[in-house]
Amino acid sequence: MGNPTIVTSTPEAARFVLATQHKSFTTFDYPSVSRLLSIPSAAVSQEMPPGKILKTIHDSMHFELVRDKIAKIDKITRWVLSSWDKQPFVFTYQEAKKLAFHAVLDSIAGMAPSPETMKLMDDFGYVIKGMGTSMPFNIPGTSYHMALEKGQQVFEALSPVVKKRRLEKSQEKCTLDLLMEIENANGEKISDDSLQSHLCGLMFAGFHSSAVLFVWLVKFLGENQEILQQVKAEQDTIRMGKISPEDPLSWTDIINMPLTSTVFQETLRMASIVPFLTRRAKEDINYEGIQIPKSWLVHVGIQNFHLGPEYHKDPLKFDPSRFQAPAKPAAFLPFGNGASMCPGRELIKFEALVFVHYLVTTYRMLLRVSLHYCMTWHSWERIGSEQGIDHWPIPIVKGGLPIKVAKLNKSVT
Ligand code: HEM
Repeated sequence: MGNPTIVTSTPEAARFVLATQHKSFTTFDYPSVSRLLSIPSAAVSQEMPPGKILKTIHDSMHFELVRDKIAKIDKITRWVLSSWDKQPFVFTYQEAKKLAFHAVLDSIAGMAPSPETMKLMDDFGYVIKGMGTSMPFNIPGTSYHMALEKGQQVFEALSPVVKKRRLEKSQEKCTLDLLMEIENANGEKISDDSLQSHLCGLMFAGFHSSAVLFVWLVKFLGENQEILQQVKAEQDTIRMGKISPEDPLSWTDIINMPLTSTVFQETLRMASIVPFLTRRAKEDINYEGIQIPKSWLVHVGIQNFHLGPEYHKDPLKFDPSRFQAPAKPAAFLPFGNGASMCPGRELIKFEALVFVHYLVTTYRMLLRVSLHYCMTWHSWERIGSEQGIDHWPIPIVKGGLPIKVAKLNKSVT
């Protein structure tokens, strides 16, 4: 990291560092990443207190506001899944990106899928790719250079979006609407440039991590047939309770998915999508006899305790039932802890549950057993020989998990 760093790997230390953040630690942003996201320069960011902006972002994703977005999430999920059976192979990661990007775009900017949003997604994909480079040098021909160019294009493409939204008076408030309303001590509103860069930051926060989660969900369900069948039974019951196949999922349906919710949690634990967080010490700190000098970094290893046998029995086994009883305190922190805890956690939970619902109620898939193929109701065929995990910027199944699916007779998408 180019800085003296202390590495922690226990939930207790993670809680200490993350929860006492504002007193003793600050968040640490990688300058190469901030540059890609057009994070405001000091001059721009001083126009509005950062605390006010963050509070507004957290408020905009409050549980009750997000709950009202279930119908929209439902519509986007059906749109994405509806084309799967027309594809010879479904590249799960590509499809997951489509779903994640449009769900977050709707939530933060009220934008519905269109050719413009697809272009935005493709361009933003280069930005994410540029973050994965170990050599962030702006040299033509490198992925970092391409990412900087694409990041700038995304930033500019958001300009008409912001201007249009300022003129519209939408009933359904998105994050952008709420950010537009805030004022600084002089009664001034936030500038367009600043709004555009906050949208870039939010896209980064909500897009890639969610897409990766969907891929892991498909993988873990596909590899655990018994659990998949139980999940399908839970989701079939909900679908059968609908009067028309076109009826979207509702809040009541979401709370009737206890098993699928544990699958969501177990996937977050096993995949540890944000494997570590980094903080900088604001002062000299003593933690249980360990001296952390001022300005040193602290690397909070979340994956270490998510997969630690002292915290989770048989940690490499995909076992959603472990979440039927509360996990050990602080041994499960997929969304961080303290003031910077992920405000998108409810949104992504709803997205994941809706996704699993349509996945298992729409598609019959093929399971590969050794060298033979056999048809089952609930499984899908994994194709391609790539195995393993790519680890940067966050852990993702190598090869993007190509699969093959077939539509169920009574499917709804
Ligand atoms: C699987 C999906 C996701 C995971 C694992 C995840 C995880 C996290 C974690 C660990 C943090 C804390 C970072 C820190 O303490 O430094 C965080 C922050 C954040 N997340 Fe998420 N997140 C996910 C999805 C989302 C979504 C869908 C959104 C919606 C836009 C979102 C928005 C944010 C924002 C704005 C922050 C910064 C909060 C702050 O600094 O106060 N996240 N996320």
